[in-house]
Amino acid sequence: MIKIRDTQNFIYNRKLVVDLIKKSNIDKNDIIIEIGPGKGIITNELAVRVKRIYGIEYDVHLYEELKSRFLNVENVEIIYGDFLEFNLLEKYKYKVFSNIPYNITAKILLKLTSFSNPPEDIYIIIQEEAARKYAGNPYNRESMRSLLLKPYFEFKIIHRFRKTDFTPVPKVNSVFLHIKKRKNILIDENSSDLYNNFIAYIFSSSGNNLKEKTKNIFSFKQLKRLSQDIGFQITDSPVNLSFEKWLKIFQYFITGVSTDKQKLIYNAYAKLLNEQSKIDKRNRNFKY
Ligand SMILES: C[S@@+](CC[C@H](N)C(=O)[O-])C[C@H]1O[C@@H](n2cnc3c(N)ncnc32)[C@H](O)[C@@H]1O
Repeated sequence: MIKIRDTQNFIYNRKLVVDLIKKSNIDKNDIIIEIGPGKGIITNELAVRVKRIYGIEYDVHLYEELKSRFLNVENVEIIYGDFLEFNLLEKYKYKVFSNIPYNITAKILLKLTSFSNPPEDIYIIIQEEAARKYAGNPYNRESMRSLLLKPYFEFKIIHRFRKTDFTPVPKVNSVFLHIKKRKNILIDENSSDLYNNFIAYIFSSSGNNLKEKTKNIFSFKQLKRLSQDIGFQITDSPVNLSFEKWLKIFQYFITGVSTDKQKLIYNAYAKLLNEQSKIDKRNRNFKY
Protein backbone atom coordinates (compact mmCIF):
# COMPACT_ATOMS: atom_id res chain seq x y z
CA MET A 1 0.00 0.00 0.00
CA ILE A 2 1.48 3.34 -1.05
CA LYS A 3 1.48 6.11 1.56
CA ILE A 4 2.20 9.76 0.79
CA ARG A 5 5.59 9.35 2.52
CA ASP A 6 6.54 6.89 -0.24
CA THR A 7 6.18 9.68 -2.82
CA GLN A 8 8.63 11.93 -1.00
CA ASN A 9 12.20 11.72 -2.27
CA PHE A 10 13.44 15.21 -1.56
CA ILE A 11 16.21 17.12 -3.30
CA TYR A 12 18.52 18.67 -0.71
CA ASN A 13 21.24 20.36 -2.83
CA ARG A 14 20.41 23.98 -3.71
CA LYS A 15 23.15 24.12 -6.37
CA LEU A 16 21.63 21.14 -8.18
CA VAL A 17 18.28 22.96 -8.33
CA VAL A 18 19.95 26.10 -9.72
CA ASP A 19 21.71 23.96 -12.38
CA LEU A 20 18.38 22.37 -13.38
CA ILE A 21 16.72 25.77 -13.72
CA LYS A 22 19.68 26.97 -15.82
CA LYS A 23 19.20 23.97 -18.12
CA SER A 24 15.57 25.01 -18.68
CA ASN A 25 14.21 27.93 -20.69
CA ILE A 26 12.37 29.35 -17.68
CA ASP A 27 12.57 33.13 -17.18
CA LYS A 28 11.06 36.07 -15.35
CA ASN A 29 7.99 36.22 -17.58
CA ASP A 30 6.89 32.69 -16.76
CA ILE A 31 3.96 31.41 -14.74
CA ILE A 32 4.93 28.07 -13.18
CA ILE A 33 2.90 25.24 -11.72
CA GLU A 34 4.92 23.15 -9.27
CA ILE A 35 3.43 19.77 -8.36
CA GLY A 36 4.43 18.83 -4.80
CA PRO A 37 6.79 21.61 -3.60
CA GLY A 38 7.63 19.44 -0.55
CA LYS A 39 10.00 21.46 1.62
CA GLY A 40 10.19 24.24 -0.99
CA ILE A 41 13.77 23.83 -2.28
CA ILE A 42 12.70 24.22 -5.93
CA THR A 43 10.02 26.81 -5.11
CA ASN A 44 12.58 28.99 -3.37
CA GLU A 45 14.91 29.12 -6.38
CA LEU A 46 12.06 29.57 -8.86
CA ALA A 47 10.58 32.43 -6.79
CA VAL A 48 13.47 34.77 -7.60
CA ARG A 49 13.54 33.83 -11.29
CA VAL A 50 9.91 33.71 -12.49
CA LYS A 51 6.78 35.86 -12.50
CA ARG A 52 4.44 33.60 -10.51
CA ILE A 53 4.36 30.10 -8.99
CA TYR A 54 1.41 27.96 -8.00
CA GLY A 55 2.63 25.15 -5.75
CA ILE A 56 0.14 22.35 -5.06
CA GLU A 57 1.06 20.17 -2.06
CA TYR A 58 -1.01 17.22 -0.79
CA ASP A 59 0.85 16.54 2.45
CA VAL A 60 -0.91 18.68 5.02
CA HIS A 61 2.16 19.09 7.27
CA LEU A 62 4.39 20.14 4.38
CA TYR A 63 1.60 22.43 3.16
CA GLU A 64 1.42 24.20 6.55
CA GLU A 65 5.20 24.70 6.59
CA LEU A 66 5.27 25.94 3.00
CA LYS A 67 2.37 28.28 3.65
CA SER A 68 4.20 30.05 6.48
CA ARG A 69 7.59 29.98 4.70
CA PHE A 70 6.21 31.74 1.61
CA LEU A 71 3.63 33.90 3.40
CA ASN A 72 5.38 37.14 2.49
CA VAL A 73 6.63 36.07 -0.92
CA GLU A 74 4.20 37.81 -3.23
CA ASN A 75 4.67 35.73 -6.38
CA VAL A 76 4.28 32.33 -4.65
CA GLU A 77 0.85 30.83 -4.00
CA ILE A 78 0.79 27.57 -2.03
CA ILE A 79 -2.36 25.50 -2.52
CA TYR A 80 -3.38 22.48 -0.45
CA GLY A 81 -4.71 19.47 -2.33
CA ASP A 82 -4.30 16.73 -4.89
CA PHE A 83 -2.76 18.02 -8.11
CA LEU A 84 -5.03 15.63 -10.03
CA GLU A 85 -8.04 17.64 -8.78
CA PHE A 86 -6.45 21.04 -9.46
CA ASN A 87 -7.89 23.18 -12.29
CA LEU A 88 -5.15 24.00 -14.78
CA LEU A 89 -4.91 27.52 -16.18
CA GLU A 90 -7.28 28.04 -19.08
CA LYS A 91 -6.40 31.53 -20.22
CA TYR A 92 -2.68 31.97 -19.60
CA LYS A 93 0.45 30.41 -20.99
CA TYR A 94 2.25 28.51 -18.24
CA LYS A 95 4.97 25.93 -17.61
CA VAL A 96 5.36 23.04 -15.19
CA PHE A 97 8.51 22.49 -13.15
CA SER A 98 8.39 19.66 -10.64
CA ASN A 99 10.00 16.74 -8.89
CA ILE A 100 6.81 14.71 -9.30
CA PRO A 101 5.36 11.98 -7.08
CA TYR A 102 6.32 8.93 -9.19
CA ASN A 103 3.26 6.86 -8.28
CA ILE A 104 0.95 9.13 -10.29
CA THR A 105 3.26 9.83 -13.26
CA ALA A 106 0.81 8.52 -15.88
CA LYS A 107 -2.13 10.47 -14.44
CA ILE A 108 -0.10 13.69 -14.17
CA LEU A 109 1.07 13.42 -17.78
CA LEU A 110 -2.37 12.49 -19.10
CA LYS A 111 -3.87 15.49 -17.29
CA LEU A 112 -1.22 17.93 -18.56
CA THR A 113 -1.00 16.72 -22.14
CA SER A 114 -4.72 16.21 -22.79
CA PHE A 115 -5.82 19.58 -21.38
CA SER A 116 -7.19 22.10 -23.90
CA ASN A 117 -4.48 24.60 -22.85
CA PRO A 118 -1.47 22.39 -22.09
CA PRO A 119 1.76 23.81 -20.61
CA GLU A 120 4.25 25.35 -23.06
CA ASP A 121 7.04 23.36 -21.37
CA ILE A 122 6.96 20.58 -18.81
CA TYR A 123 10.19 20.08 -16.81
CA ILE A 124 9.90 17.07 -14.56
CA ILE A 125 12.11 14.87 -12.46
CA ILE A 126 10.76 11.45 -13.31
CA GLN A 127 11.70 7.79 -13.02
CA GLU A 128 14.10 6.96 -15.86
CA GLU A 129 12.07 3.96 -17.06
CA ALA A 130 8.92 6.10 -17.39
CA ALA A 131 10.84 8.90 -19.18
CA ARG A 132 12.17 6.40 -21.72
CA LYS A 133 8.68 5.02 -22.30
CA TYR A 134 7.20 8.47 -22.91
CA ALA A 135 10.13 9.77 -24.97
CA GLY A 136 10.47 6.61 -27.10
CA ASN A 137 13.09 6.86 -29.86
CA PRO A 138 16.05 7.76 -29.50
CA TYR A 139 16.04 6.68 -25.83
CA ASN A 140 14.01 3.52 -26.33
CA ARG A 141 11.76 1.84 -28.86
CA GLU A 142 8.54 3.79 -29.46
CA SER A 143 5.58 2.98 -27.19
CA MET A 144 1.87 3.62 -27.49
CA ARG A 145 2.34 6.62 -25.17
CA SER A 146 5.22 8.12 -27.14
CA LEU A 147 3.33 7.70 -30.43
CA LEU A 148 0.14 9.26 -29.02
CA LEU A 149 2.01 12.34 -27.76
CA LYS A 150 4.66 12.98 -30.39
CA PRO A 151 2.44 14.86 -32.88
CA TYR A 152 2.02 17.53 -30.18
CA PHE A 153 5.13 17.36 -27.98
CA GLU A 154 8.91 16.86 -28.22
CA PHE A 155 10.82 14.96 -25.54
CA LYS A 156 14.37 15.39 -24.30
CA ILE A 157 16.18 13.96 -21.30
CA ILE A 158 18.39 16.84 -20.15
CA HIS A 159 19.96 15.50 -16.96
CA ARG A 160 20.57 12.15 -15.26
CA PHE A 161 20.62 12.10 -11.46
CA ARG A 162 22.56 10.00 -8.99
CA LYS A 163 20.28 8.14 -6.60
CA THR A 164 22.07 9.95 -3.77
CA ASP A 165 20.83 13.31 -5.11
CA PHE A 166 17.62 12.50 -3.21
CA THR A 167 16.76 11.76 0.38
CA PRO A 168 15.59 9.16 1.20
CA VAL A 169 17.61 7.49 -1.59
CA PRO A 170 15.13 5.98 -4.09
CA LYS A 171 15.45 2.43 -5.48
CA VAL A 172 14.99 3.62 -9.08
CA ASN A 173 17.00 5.89 -11.38
CA SER A 174 15.72 9.38 -12.09
CA VAL A 175 16.14 11.85 -14.95
CA PHE A 176 15.12 15.42 -15.77
CA LEU A 177 12.73 15.27 -18.72
CA HIS A 178 11.75 18.23 -20.88
CA ILE A 179 8.43 17.90 -22.71
CA LYS A 180 8.03 20.79 -25.10
CA LYS A 181 4.75 21.72 -26.76
CA ARG A 182 5.30 21.86 -30.52
CA LYS A 183 4.59 25.22 -32.18
CA ASN A 184 3.21 23.42 -35.21
CA ILE A 185 1.48 20.13 -34.58
CA LEU A 186 2.38 17.34 -36.97
CA ILE A 187 -1.10 16.15 -37.89
CA ASP A 188 -4.08 18.01 -39.20
CA GLU A 189 -6.21 19.19 -36.25
CA ASN A 190 -9.32 17.54 -37.74
CA SER A 191 -7.51 14.20 -37.81
CA SER A 192 -6.34 14.14 -34.21
CA ASP A 193 -9.20 11.93 -32.92
CA LEU A 194 -8.67 9.55 -35.80
CA TYR A 195 -4.92 9.45 -35.06
CA ASN A 196 -5.55 8.58 -31.38
CA ASN A 197 -7.99 5.87 -32.46
CA PHE A 198 -5.54 4.56 -35.05
CA ILE A 199 -2.64 4.20 -32.58
CA ALA A 200 -4.90 2.78 -29.84
CA TYR A 201 -6.39 0.30 -32.34
CA ILE A 202 -2.97 -0.93 -33.49
CA PHE A 203 -1.70 -1.45 -29.93
CA SER A 204 -4.87 -3.05 -28.57
CA SER A 205 -5.72 -5.35 -31.49
CA SER A 206 -4.70 -8.99 -31.34
CA GLY A 207 -1.45 -10.28 -32.79
CA ASN A 208 2.20 -9.48 -32.30
CA ASN A 209 3.22 -7.98 -35.59
CA LEU A 210 1.94 -5.50 -38.14
CA LYS A 211 0.60 -8.16 -40.48
CA GLU A 212 -1.62 -9.59 -37.74
CA LYS A 213 -2.56 -6.29 -36.12
CA THR A 214 -3.59 -4.50 -39.31
CA LYS A 215 -5.30 -7.40 -41.08
CA ASN A 216 -8.79 -5.85 -40.74
CA ILE A 217 -7.79 -2.36 -41.90
CA PHE A 218 -5.20 -2.98 -44.63
CA SER A 219 -5.28 -5.67 -47.32
CA PHE A 220 -2.13 -7.79 -47.62
CA LYS A 221 -1.35 -5.97 -50.87
CA GLN A 222 -1.70 -2.55 -49.24
CA LEU A 223 0.51 -3.49 -46.28
CA LYS A 224 3.16 -5.02 -48.53
CA ARG A 225 3.22 -1.86 -50.63
CA LEU A 226 3.45 0.37 -47.53
CA SER A 227 6.27 -1.74 -46.12
CA GLN A 228 8.28 -1.28 -49.33
CA ASP A 229 7.53 2.45 -49.69
CA ILE A 230 8.10 3.38 -46.04
CA GLY A 231 10.72 0.81 -45.14
CA PHE A 232 9.62 -1.79 -42.60
CA GLN A 233 8.95 -5.54 -42.39
CA ILE A 234 5.34 -6.72 -42.19
CA THR A 235 6.51 -9.01 -39.39
CA ASP A 236 7.84 -6.04 -37.36
CA SER A 237 6.32 -5.28 -33.96
CA PRO A 238 4.59 -1.83 -33.86
CA VAL A 239 7.19 -0.56 -31.36
CA ASN A 240 10.01 -1.16 -33.87
CA LEU A 241 8.76 1.52 -36.26
CA SER A 242 9.73 5.13 -35.67
CA PHE A 243 7.12 7.81 -35.06
CA GLU A 244 7.93 9.29 -38.52
CA LYS A 245 7.05 5.96 -40.15
CA TRP A 246 3.81 5.72 -38.18
CA LEU A 247 2.87 9.22 -39.37
CA LYS A 248 3.30 8.07 -42.97
CA ILE A 249 1.24 4.92 -42.38
CA PHE A 250 -1.46 7.06 -40.78
CA GLN A 251 -1.48 9.45 -43.78
CA TYR A 252 -2.10 6.45 -46.01
CA PHE A 253 -4.85 5.22 -43.68
CA ILE A 254 -6.65 8.58 -44.07
CA THR A 255 -6.38 8.72 -47.84
CA GLY A 256 -6.14 5.13 -49.07
CA VAL A 257 -8.54 3.16 -46.87
CA SER A 258 -12.31 2.97 -47.31
CA THR A 259 -14.59 4.75 -44.79
CA ASP A 260 -16.04 1.35 -43.80
CA LYS A 261 -12.62 0.17 -42.72
CA GLN A 262 -11.88 3.49 -41.02
CA LYS A 263 -15.04 3.02 -38.94
CA LEU A 264 -13.53 -0.12 -37.40
CA ILE A 265 -11.17 1.99 -35.32
CA TYR A 266 -13.58 4.72 -34.21
CA ASN A 267 -13.92 3.72 -30.53
CA ALA A 268 -10.46 2.34 -29.93
CA TYR A 269 -9.07 5.26 -27.92
CA ALA A 270 -12.16 5.73 -25.71
CA LYS A 271 -12.17 1.96 -25.04
CA LEU A 272 -8.53 2.09 -24.04
CA LEU A 273 -9.06 5.00 -21.61
CA ASN A 274 -12.08 3.22 -20.17
CA GLU A 275 -10.11 0.01 -19.60
CA GLN A 276 -7.27 2.06 -18.08
CA SER A 277 -9.62 3.74 -15.60
CA LYS A 278 -11.06 0.31 -14.58
CA ILE A 279 -7.50 -0.88 -13.87
CA ASP A 280 -6.81 2.34 -11.92
CA LYS A 281 -9.95 1.77 -9.80
CA ARG A 282 -8.91 -1.83 -9.02
CA ASN A 283 -5.44 -0.60 -8.01
CA ARG A 284 -6.63 2.36 -5.96
CA ASN A 285 -4.42 1.82 -2.99
CA PHE A 286 -2.92 5.26 -2.48
CA LYS A 287 -3.82 6.16 1.12
CA TYR A 288 -3.09 9.45 2.85
C1 LIG B 1 9.30 13.67 -5.01
S1 LIG B 1 8.64 14.75 -3.80
C2 LIG B 1 9.34 16.29 -4.28
C3 LIG B 1 9.41 17.30 -3.17
C4 LIG B 1 10.19 18.57 -3.50
N1 LIG B 1 9.64 19.26 -4.65
C5 LIG B 1 11.64 18.27 -3.75
O1 LIG B 1 12.04 18.22 -4.91
O2 LIG B 1 12.36 18.05 -2.78
C6 LIG B 1 6.93 14.81 -4.32
C7 LIG B 1 6.08 15.79 -3.57
O3 LIG B 1 4.74 15.69 -4.06
C8 LIG B 1 3.82 15.65 -2.98
N2 LIG B 1 2.62 14.93 -3.50
C9 LIG B 1 2.36 13.59 -3.53
N3 LIG B 1 1.20 13.35 -4.14
C10 LIG B 1 0.69 14.56 -4.50
C11 LIG B 1 -0.50 14.96 -5.19
N4 LIG B 1 -1.40 14.07 -5.60
N5 LIG B 1 -0.70 16.29 -5.39
C12 LIG B 1 0.21 17.21 -4.98
N6 LIG B 1 1.35 16.87 -4.34
C13 LIG B 1 1.59 15.57 -4.10
C14 LIG B 1 4.57 14.96 -1.87
O4 LIG B 1 4.02 15.25 -0.60
C15 LIG B 1 5.97 15.54 -2.06
O5 LIG B 1 6.10 16.75 -1.38
